[in-house]
Amino acid sequence: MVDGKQPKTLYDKVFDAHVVHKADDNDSYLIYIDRHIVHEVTSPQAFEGLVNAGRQVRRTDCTLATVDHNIPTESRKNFKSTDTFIKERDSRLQVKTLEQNVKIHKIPFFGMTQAEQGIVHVIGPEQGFTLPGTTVVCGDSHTSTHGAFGCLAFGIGTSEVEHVLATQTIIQTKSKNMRILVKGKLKPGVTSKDLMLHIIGVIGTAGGTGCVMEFAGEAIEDLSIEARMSMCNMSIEAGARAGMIKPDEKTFQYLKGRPLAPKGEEWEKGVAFWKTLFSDPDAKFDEEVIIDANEIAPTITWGTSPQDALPITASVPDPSKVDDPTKKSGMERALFYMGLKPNVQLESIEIDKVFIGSCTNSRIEDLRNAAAVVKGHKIAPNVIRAMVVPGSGLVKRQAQKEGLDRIFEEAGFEWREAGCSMCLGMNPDILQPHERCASTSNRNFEGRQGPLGRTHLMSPAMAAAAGIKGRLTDIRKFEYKNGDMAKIEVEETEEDQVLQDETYDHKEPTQPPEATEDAANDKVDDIPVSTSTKVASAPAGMKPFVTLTGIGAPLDKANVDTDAIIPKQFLKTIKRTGLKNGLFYEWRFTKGDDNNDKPTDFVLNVDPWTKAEVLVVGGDNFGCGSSREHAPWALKDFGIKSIIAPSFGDIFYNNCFKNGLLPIRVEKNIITDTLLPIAKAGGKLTVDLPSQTISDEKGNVLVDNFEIESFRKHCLVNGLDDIGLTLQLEDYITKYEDIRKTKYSFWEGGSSLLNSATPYKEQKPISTYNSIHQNW
Ligand SMILES: CC(C)[C@H](C(=O)O)[C@@H](O)C(=O)O
Ligand code: SF4
Repeated sequence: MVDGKQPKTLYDKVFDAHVVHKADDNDSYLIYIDRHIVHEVTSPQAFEGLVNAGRQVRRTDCTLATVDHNIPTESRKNFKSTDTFIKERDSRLQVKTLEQNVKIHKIPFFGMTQAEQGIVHVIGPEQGFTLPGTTVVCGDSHTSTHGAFGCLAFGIGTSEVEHVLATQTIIQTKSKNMRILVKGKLKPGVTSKDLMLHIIGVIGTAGGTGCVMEFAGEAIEDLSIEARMSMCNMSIEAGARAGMIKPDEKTFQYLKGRPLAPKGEEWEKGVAFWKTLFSDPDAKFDEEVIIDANEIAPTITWGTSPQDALPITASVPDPSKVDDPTKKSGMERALFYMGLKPNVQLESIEIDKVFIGSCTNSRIEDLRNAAAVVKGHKIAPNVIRAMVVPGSGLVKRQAQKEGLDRIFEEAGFEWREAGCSMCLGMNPDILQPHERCASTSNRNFEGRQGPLGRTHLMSPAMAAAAGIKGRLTDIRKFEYKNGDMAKIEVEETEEDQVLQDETYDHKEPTQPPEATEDAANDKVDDIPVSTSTKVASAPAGMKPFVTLTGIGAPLDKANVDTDAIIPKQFLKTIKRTGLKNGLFYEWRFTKGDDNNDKPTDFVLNVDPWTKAEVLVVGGDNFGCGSSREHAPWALKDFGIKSIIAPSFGDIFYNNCFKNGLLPIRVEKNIITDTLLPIAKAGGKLTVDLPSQTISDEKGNVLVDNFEIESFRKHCLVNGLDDIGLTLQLEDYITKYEDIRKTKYSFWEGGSSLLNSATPYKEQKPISTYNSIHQNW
């Protein structure tokens, strides 16, 4: 007990500070959202829903938008307009849709002509928009990154983006508390990326399911803020709802003076509150994992899941030594996909490409670490391409001031513009089939960096070393030239701070860009900007879910990620429908000799399962990874209405309910022994939501009283739009906002501090842009 109060974890404290309303009859809370970051991929349908329902963005000052996933990373020196710069039509349409939406809704926005543009999870902290103790959401799974500041930060689906835009709140149930205690110190050459890959290797990609994961211990306290961001970033890869690290002096130092951080008395008031944000000594954690930092070597992945992590000194694992048949076949498939033979030394594996970038590792420290390795060397002759992609224009500019761009270019690396780049290949940066990449990104799923591309995840220093040696390399054996490592460490100078502040000089409001011919070709009129005042807003026509009798399709696989459910090329739509063919695309189709799609024998291509309405999944963690709501949209388009699995990725699980799909958690042995055999025989299953049962065709109850939160059940059975329900709680939201204005006044202001007169910045040609952008 602390002062007579129940001890709380960091998560409990931040959660409790944001409760707007708690219904008496269920487990759901309405919590307030302080920071909402928006990008072009997951927002179009949300804005469309908002407009169609005649609703408005409640707090533009709590919202910040940028473009990152679709944009090419080639030089913007000759940037004239979005129309001419983005060649690929669907990417262009998504970017232009966001440009249009921020203009209509007056949302602060960093476009491609601004140095502040960058990956959502890089720019939030960089601007000081991310502040300790805040709730931060974004339609993106790696929103967990912001937890490094002691925020409760998590990814949401597009329906929830709409919910936040309309109400500035979100409906949540309480997650479990998990602590990852990292004792001791990391050894030289071992970074936070190695530590995180090691942790995921130990607990697995479903290890954190249902939990908010706090990282604590000496090794975590020793980490820089940027290194802490890399850890929290990948907590989603460990299945957690969010990752958190308590704020400390390093956190305050990092944030002080950033453009959107509070100033003067508000700063002091904020720091006083932020210092209370730690887990009380007696706080109870539902789960705890203890990691010994001393034991960790530089770590890389060998397979197609982030949990396939091993020390660089190890060899490729051997499936013949594995007894569990599901594990064994998963390993065989991963080795086949990765083109690897068992028992080969990891260090002997040659690579084709290097990618240094992504929201995990594209910040200034990452680039410094990689540059220290590269300096004075040249990339190996077998390396076809090596690229460095800074996380934001400001990171790029800082790196250029330090001369890192020249170090990379002299070594044969390409120096690019900010964006997601080859992390997921929604833009021109992709791997060719069978190319092997040393990558600092966070996901090594099949096809992630390009169809049939092979990804090995690692730290920036290790990726740089792989580029120089032409093969996976133990950084501890790498020869740095001229002892340059230490010199690379450059503190941010006063001058940098001035430059950042200058960026926020108040400017005259700009006019919206003129439509060009190219824009007309894109049918910009299709962009949903209707001013209709219809009130119903159930996403994509949500129907009540009561009982369902349908064919069950068997899918006996674990860790089916949302990249596999709907690959990246289908994310470029601005609609919620039309995704049927994209469902499990890489598994359902192969290219025929004529280069047309040829159906494979994947279960959903074979009768009777072409008509399946229930998906019966044998393995854990279905729908892990990305927050793309396109996954339930595609399943729904195919005709699937309910998914049964032992466990689900958290965001996917949530997204299903928003679209009238019912995900049901059932014990693995019941699925394996009872449900999968029925599905394999082409039998039907009856899912009865009111009685929470699953039965066979004869009416035998196979699963009794499956678990479902009462609020979710209520909404599904009645086909209710939860935005409408939340808006009925308007009085509570207003009351919370009144309290927030005084109690948490240091969180007020938000993105409106950027430039209150200029919510939308025109995409001017670079050549005419003002002087502070001359470094492009
Ligand atoms: C596009 C977005 C939905 C997705 C995510 O949620 O993670 C992307 O950022 C990714 O990394 O796959
Ligand atoms: S994981 Fe990759 S694609 Fe997703 S936000 Fe980060 S950089 Fe962008």
